[in-house]
Amino acid sequence: MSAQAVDVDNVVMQFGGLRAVDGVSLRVGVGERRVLLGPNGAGKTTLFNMIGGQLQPTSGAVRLFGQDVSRQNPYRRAHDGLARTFQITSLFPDMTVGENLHLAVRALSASRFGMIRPASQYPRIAERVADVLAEWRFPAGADTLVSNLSYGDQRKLELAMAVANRPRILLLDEPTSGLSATETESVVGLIKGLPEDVTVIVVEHDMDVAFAVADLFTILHNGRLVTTGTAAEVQANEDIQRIYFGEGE
Ligand SMILES: Nc1ncnc2c1ncn2[C@@H]1O[C@H](COP(=O)(O)OP(=O)(O)OP(=O)(O)O)[C@@H](O)[C@H]1O
Repeated sequence: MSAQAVDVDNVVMQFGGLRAVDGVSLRVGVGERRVLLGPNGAGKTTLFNMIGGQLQPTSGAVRLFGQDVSRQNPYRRAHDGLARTFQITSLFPDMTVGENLHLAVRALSASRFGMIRPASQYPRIAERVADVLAEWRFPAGADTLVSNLSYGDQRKLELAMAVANRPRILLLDEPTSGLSATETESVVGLIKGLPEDVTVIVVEHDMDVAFAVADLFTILHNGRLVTTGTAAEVQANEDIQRIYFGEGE
């Protein structure tokens, strides 16, 4: 009974004439922390979208805890314990911190219990929201409008919303992009503080962040998986240095 948390089996994503992901296989064990690395356009977000259900692979399969979910929609996968954050902020700016959290918790509760729910079930949602607020501490307070939060606190709120339903698998797409050094440090601390049994896959460009949050690194390039290795292996591999570190900066 050693099903992987995430088992991506030879997936292909074809966009017209472009093969954005080209036969990638990836296995991530329960409780593992994995970072996906690769230059812009490597296919990292497309791969995330196939794991999360925003895209269905052209071919190949995605299994979560041994179950083939390739044709399941994102809501079904969320219900089964998968949560994710996006590169671009996905909060409701005109609502408060507490209201955003409430919606995140309620969305999944609704799919669990049906859309029409007796009012008596709402206190359970409110309790969970209160717990998350206490745990994650938003100094500006639960009643602050999201549009008045710093960018760093907005990213933190997204993370809190993703974690609020106690996911078993968490996909984080560039969680520190656009953050200051202090904010980045804080998000790294939050990721490292997640419960040990939560499987976390992170797309990250910042190598310091990558090395801080994971033990294993998978490198993608031109839609293909180049290799998976430890920090030392990644740093010592000349192909990876050329592909990844040779670009940008
Ligand atoms: N919906 C789409 N339709 C057509 N092409 C797409 C679509 N989504 C992504 N692509 C293309 O697929 C390729 C891989 O994109 P993807 O966003 O997965 O890369 P990435 O590694 O996440 O890059 P970045 O680090 O810039 O976010 C790119 O060439 C991109 O332009």
